Amino acid sequence: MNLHIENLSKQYRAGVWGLKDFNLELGAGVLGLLGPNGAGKSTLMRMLATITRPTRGSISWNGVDVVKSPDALRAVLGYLPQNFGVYPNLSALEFLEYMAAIKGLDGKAARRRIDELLQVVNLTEAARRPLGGYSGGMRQRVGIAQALLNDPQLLIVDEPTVGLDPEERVRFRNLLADLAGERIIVLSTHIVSDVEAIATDIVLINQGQLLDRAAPEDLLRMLDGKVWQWVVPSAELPALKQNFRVSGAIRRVEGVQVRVVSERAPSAEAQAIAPSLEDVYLHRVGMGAHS
Ligand SMILES: Nc1ncnc2c1ncn2[C@@H]1O[C@H](COP(=O)(O)OP(=O)(O)OP(=O)(O)O)[C@@H](O)[C@H]1O
Repeated sequence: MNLHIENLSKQYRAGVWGLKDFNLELGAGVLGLLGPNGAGKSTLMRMLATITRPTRGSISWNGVDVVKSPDALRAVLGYLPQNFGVYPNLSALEFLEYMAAIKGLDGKAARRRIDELLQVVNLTEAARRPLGGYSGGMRQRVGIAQALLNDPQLLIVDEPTVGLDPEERVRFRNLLADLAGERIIVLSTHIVSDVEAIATDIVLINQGQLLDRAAPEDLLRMLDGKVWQWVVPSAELPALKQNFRVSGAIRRVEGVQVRVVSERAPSAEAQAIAPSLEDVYLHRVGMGAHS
């Protein structure tokens, strides 16, 4: 199982690139695609899902050129797009039957698979209720169930936890973790804790380009000895933000407890602490200093 992406680029109009010269090689596992709004995550995923055509570059699936011959990949692809819409008057069961028909699954086999999937996503009891009355998390679980109908080898899920409350987010994350195994899962998000929990590999992406690709523990190692914490008077915070990359600030009775990413100790009182993936993200994507 191999997905090979080479110099992949998408230009929307003169000067506007959704993705530029992107290279990536993937085997089985969960890839967390992490980047801010507008980074190019959806553009990449839509090209992988064979919905958007690249401007240049190539994608190959087990050696087959996906742009020229998309069918080989489509047959083994599951895709949960961003803003996945549902039909409010259909029940989960009816919706999944409809999707199965579109995907060419036959009657009895389809029904067996749907029953199985409703259990996997824990919706068996709600299966006959109209989707309009479902919570956001339940809808996303229906979305993942439709993406799994054909037992895909490549499962693409675009920002699946947006708008979910913390409990639903954790539940959805656990579900994705359970689905890992002999398949490639590509999960995009701008929520660091989502990928921290389940990704075996992380790609940091910004402005259409790949910044880093590494296992979570290797990303953390990049900042070993470079994350500092201490308490400053509130009045000093704006100046500190001017001079350092502040990755966290928590109000305390005695002042503000700040977290700073810096090569050297930023203050005599600063203590080196263990880096978090959030520090790495803010450091690499460059949003920490003035946010
Ligand atoms: N259809 C389009 N036409 C023109 N520009 C587009 C189009 N789709 C995306 N873009 C631009 O391409 C860049 C990448 O967008 P993309 O949606 O891929 O990012 P993203 O990382 O998925 O962001 P988000 O988290 O907001 O969905 C952005 O600058 C965006 O404005």
